[in-house]
Amino acid sequence: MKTPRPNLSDLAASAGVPGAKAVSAAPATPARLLVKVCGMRDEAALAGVAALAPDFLGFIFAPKSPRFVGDVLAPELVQALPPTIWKVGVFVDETTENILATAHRFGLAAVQLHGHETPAQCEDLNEAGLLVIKAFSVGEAVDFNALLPYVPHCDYFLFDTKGAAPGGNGATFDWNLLQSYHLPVPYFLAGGLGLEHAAELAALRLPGLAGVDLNSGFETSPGVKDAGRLAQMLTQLRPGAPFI
Ligand SMILES: O=C(O)c1ccccc1N[C@@H]1O[C@H](COP(=O)(O)O)[C@@H](O)[C@H]1O
Repeated sequence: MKTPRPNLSDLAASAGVPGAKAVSAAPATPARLLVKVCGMRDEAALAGVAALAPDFLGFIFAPKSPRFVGDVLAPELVQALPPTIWKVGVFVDETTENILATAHRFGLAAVQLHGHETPAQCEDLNEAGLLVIKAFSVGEAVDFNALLPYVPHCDYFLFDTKGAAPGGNGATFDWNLLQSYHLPVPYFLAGGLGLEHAAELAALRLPGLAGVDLNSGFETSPGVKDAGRLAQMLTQLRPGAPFI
């Protein structure tokens, strides 16, 4: 899943280095957006959501989250999910040692880092064989050049709405801010996405946009996903997909 990266002079140019020709290295939006369903915690819903064949399923290992997996889900249940689904552990300012131990225990192939993790930590986790998704909070403005040190060490970025909690705030941000994205790392759009956004998301074309992250907008209570509503969303995002 590693993305081919442009050379450093291209990156310098996109970062606005004087004398360098400005280019956008951002990949185009694919015809079919990747879908990540996050915050799985409820054993009863797990099989139903997995049957919808999301590309990624996220499990939150941040103790302060109402979606914290803790001891609620048996690691074996996560390990037994179809290998076609990327299993993602979501962490907030956790040590590399603890992340690796949790990834091993639950059979996670990917991590989503939702705190103040450094490029060096992303590198260590990537070198350990994990797919790395680094999340960034978006407020009223965004400086994509500040993300340059992360570029070589992340497979995806994820842009989420800035809020009181590190994630799962259930609020959208102004997606137009992503029009000026110029980096080579593809990203997930996150933050308050719900069924009401389905048509807009299906038609959305933004530089670098690779997928969407569905979380609190598809719950009956925190961590309890509504497989019916998710099925409706996926039907609109993936017209003609085999599961419907
Ligand atoms: O959902 C949580 O509780 C959470 C806690 C800590 C870090 C990340 C978390 N969720 C991620 O937040 C975004 C947006 O979620 P929402 O749609 O606004 O509910 C998403 O990427 C989740 O993976």
